Amino acid sequence: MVHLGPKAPAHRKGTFTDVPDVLLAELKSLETQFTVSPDKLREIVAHFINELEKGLSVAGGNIPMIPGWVMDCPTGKEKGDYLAIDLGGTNLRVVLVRLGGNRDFDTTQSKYPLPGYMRTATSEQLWDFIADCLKKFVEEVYPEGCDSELPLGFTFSYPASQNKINEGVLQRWTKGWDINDVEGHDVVPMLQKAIKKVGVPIDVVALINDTTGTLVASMYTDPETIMGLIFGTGVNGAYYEIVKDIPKLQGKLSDDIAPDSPMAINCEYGAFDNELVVLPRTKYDVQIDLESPKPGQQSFEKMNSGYYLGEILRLVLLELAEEKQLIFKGQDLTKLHQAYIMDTSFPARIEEDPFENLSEVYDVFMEVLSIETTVPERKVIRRVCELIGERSARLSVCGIAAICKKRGYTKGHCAADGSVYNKYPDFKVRAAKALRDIFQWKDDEEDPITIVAAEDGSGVGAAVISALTEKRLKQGKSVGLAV
Ligand SMILES: Nc1ncnc2c1ncn2[C@@H]1O[C@H](COP(=O)(O)OP(=O)(O)O)[C@@H](O)[C@H]1O
Ligand SMILES: O=P(O)(O)OC[C@H]1O[C@@H](O)[C@H](O)[C@@H](O)[C@@H]1O
Repeated sequence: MVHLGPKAPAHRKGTFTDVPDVLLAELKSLETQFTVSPDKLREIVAHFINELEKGLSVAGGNIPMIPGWVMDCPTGKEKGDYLAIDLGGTNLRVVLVRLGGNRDFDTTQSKYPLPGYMRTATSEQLWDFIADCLKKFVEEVYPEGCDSELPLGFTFSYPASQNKINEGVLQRWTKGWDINDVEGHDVVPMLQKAIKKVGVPIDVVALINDTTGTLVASMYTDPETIMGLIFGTGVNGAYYEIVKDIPKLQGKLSDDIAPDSPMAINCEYGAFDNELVVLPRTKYDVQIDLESPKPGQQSFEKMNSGYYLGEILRLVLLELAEEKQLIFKGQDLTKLHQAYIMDTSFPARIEEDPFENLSEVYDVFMEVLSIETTVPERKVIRRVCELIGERSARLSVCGIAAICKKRGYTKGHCAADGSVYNKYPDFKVRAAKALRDIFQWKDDEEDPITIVAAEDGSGVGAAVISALTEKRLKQGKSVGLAV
């Protein structure tokens, strides 16, 4: 007798018969505000393509389109031990990567959650924190000490201009960060100085963006990779452009970089449409932007990345509860007033609740917000999460479609990483449907362009790029602008 165990609850019916009409009317309005039609997606993508081009032009545009000085595609034969650190929006990771040279690798890693104060700490606190984590990691992995200097790839997930591979001048903080004395400065010497202070033998050989790392790491194991994407605290993408199609680099390169060479581009497309030409912003998006440390920046990112989805939900619920007095009557809304009290795991947990009475949602609201919800309120909350989550997934793929159309890709794997891609319920299904809406593929046709799980871009990608850089340096090839 095979014991199948308890069956997983069937998908919810999700009826709204017990929801008051006045609340249903509010939901209807929210559906209109948050729904992005196929036509609207295609309009956004058309503008996105123009903006990608503008970012590569001498004049520039909203999207930075930063050349990443990775001018070779990985062969899969790269070998050796490399250290990598990944400074993301939520965590710092330290990784030791052993590249096997046959499209294979091993990693040893530790993850250090960034202290809450870090977003607005001093520059010295930031670099000392990273150096301390590196010291701890090296002592763990090399208990007898390491005699030779370790090459390190620094994955810095912020828009940093690079005139060479081991340089990164921070253009601006994103994702709510606001540390003084870093913007406009090269972060590599800052990190190197803090490392020297703690006395670990490490040489920062390359600074990369996590999307560039994702692109290269995924291509190391999967040659069908056409771009690297992050749907995490922030959103961004990287792809290989052809040098001759980058006007802003013309006349600035050494002869050893041929015009048909590939050049990895860190798009930084979270900044798409800061001029607000096509983005369907709601009043909640406007409020988040105005209350952020960098109003007017990262307009695209603020509508669909992990750092913001929970906050959008909070603003919608606060309006229904306070301004419209339609939910949470008689409840203490103190915690609901606290900005960013809900990270994106909050709507994710709500969308994952399989029960008709949404008992998990009841628990979440009691635990985090000390609000006791009714069943009808929970159904409304769930629907609002679906609207926000669906819009995020649909907007998120506009960058993918724009890069494909710009580069003429008709098929390939878009390698994606980040907690929103990996953990947000139905993100993958919703994103794939949005790509179908944009490209209008036939129903009986297999999706020619698919979003797949990436390799560890911030770890393995940094290692492969360090290996590619070391190889170029040994060949006497340039790894930056002509000096
Ligand atoms: N279950 C979840 N579903 C979707 N997003 C989540 C979930 N848990 C955490 N997040 C969001 O993911 C972001 C962290 O993304 P992640 O890729 O893990 O780190 P980083 O952005 O530092 O690389 C946070 O903004 C957080 O709100
Ligand atoms: O991995 P994270 O922290 O979600 O970062 C994703 C993107 O977030 C954006 O805000 C940064 O400007 C990008 O450089 C980064 O790639």
